[in-house]
Amino acid sequence: MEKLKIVGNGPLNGDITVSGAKNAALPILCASLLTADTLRLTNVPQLRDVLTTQKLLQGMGARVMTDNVHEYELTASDIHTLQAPYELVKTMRASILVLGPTLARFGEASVSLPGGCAIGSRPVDQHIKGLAAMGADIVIEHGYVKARGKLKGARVVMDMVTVTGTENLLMAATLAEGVTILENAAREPEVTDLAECLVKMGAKISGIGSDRLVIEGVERLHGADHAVMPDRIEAGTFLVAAAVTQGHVVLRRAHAASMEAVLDKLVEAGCVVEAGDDWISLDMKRRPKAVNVRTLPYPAFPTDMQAQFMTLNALAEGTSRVTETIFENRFMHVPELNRMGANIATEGNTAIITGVPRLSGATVMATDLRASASLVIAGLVADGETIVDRIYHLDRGYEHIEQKLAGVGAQIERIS
Ligand SMILES: CC(=O)N[C@H]1[C@@H](OP(=O)(O)OP(=O)(O)OC[C@H]2O[C@@H](n3ccc(=O)[nH]c3=O)[C@H](O)[C@@H]2O)O[C@H](CO)[C@@H](O)[C@@H]1O
Ligand SMILES: C=C(OP(=O)(O)O)C(=O)O
Repeated sequence: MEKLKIVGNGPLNGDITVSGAKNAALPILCASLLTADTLRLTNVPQLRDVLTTQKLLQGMGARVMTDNVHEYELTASDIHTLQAPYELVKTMRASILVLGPTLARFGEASVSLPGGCAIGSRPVDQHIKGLAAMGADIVIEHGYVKARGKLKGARVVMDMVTVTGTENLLMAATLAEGVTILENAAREPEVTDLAECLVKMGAKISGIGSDRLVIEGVERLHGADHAVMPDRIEAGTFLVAAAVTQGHVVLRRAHAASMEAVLDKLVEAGCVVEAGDDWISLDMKRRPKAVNVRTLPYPAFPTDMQAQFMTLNALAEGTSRVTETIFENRFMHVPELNRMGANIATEGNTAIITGVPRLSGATVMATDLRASASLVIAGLVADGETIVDRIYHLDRGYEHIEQKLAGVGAQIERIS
């Protein structure tokens, strides 16, 4: 099983190019199911989850061409199966995103229930509630969500903000008969990126970027060309790495407007942050100041940056509180950071962090995608060598992370 070997090597300095956003690419790849025409995508990140989605779509009969690893052409003209199997779905929760488009276009869909994952149970009741409100007959049997019926527009009030729940219903509504209103919709930039791609495909959507999406169903959608937005979480991860190593990095193809809450927290920690239309620079010449963090839906601080800021606070001057309000089990990086000398205590969904001046390298285990990132960041500043095990978690959401970090001075390599 592959590991990362990291040796603390001082400040990061240089430019990093940010890849396309995993959480935009995945729903947009699934949107190809909504038409028999070709959807042409650029800036698709080279990730395990993208490969898994590609296999899922190909297993359904879609033709997927990727001459260049970042460019995809998807044509769902010969779909022969309306089922998403467990062996793929269990490795990637976003597989649930084939449910809405498949049901909307073909009147039938069967998707394995993803099951829980490291960070929580992650139910899909809101996806089901919304599709049922749109007229689908839905049964859950043998671990599958089986849906059938011609969808009709409906008003759906989501019980909580759900990103993929909003995306599933948004895609389904584009081909439903009549008007659908999604209240309490997720406002994450990745939802907006999906909506903008759907509009290019002929969908009629208003309220994009707000928590109230209004979709007027159309007969059919057509092909389009779309560039996936930059990954704000990958960008934030690299900025935290630069901050804790007291370095200076410039992120290229980064979109500051989609990550204001994160940038504000980095400034509060003592970083000098500047940004243009497609770049962000961070300069840090001191030990970070401790910052309190509370994860909430966009535009507030994103849960996908919580683990990375736990590492920043572990090394900061002062004591801080990190409260995780989105997922019930997203502190699995804490015991691993404490094994490296951090001083973090958890009480329910809140962690109390007392910053320490140094961490010591250790062999640590990745448990989920962003926990892995927090351990890599810790290894960049720890004394001695850190081995991060089970990095298949990391490869789900970071494209060539060791190459990008080595390119700005990190001593990091992939070993078996
Ligand atoms: C592929 C993708 O885009 N993944 C992101 C997406 O995950 P995902 O869409 O799975 O997360 P949700 O936004 O749906 O989850 C938010 C909260 O709502 C709960 N919930 C959700 C749906 C539902 O039907 N019932 C329910 O109770 C979840 O358990 C969780 O507590 O948003 C999360 C929150 O921003 C991010 O951390 C993930 O990176
Ligand atoms: C939780 C995440 O992704 P997923 O929903 O694909 O597990 C993430 O990107 O941090």
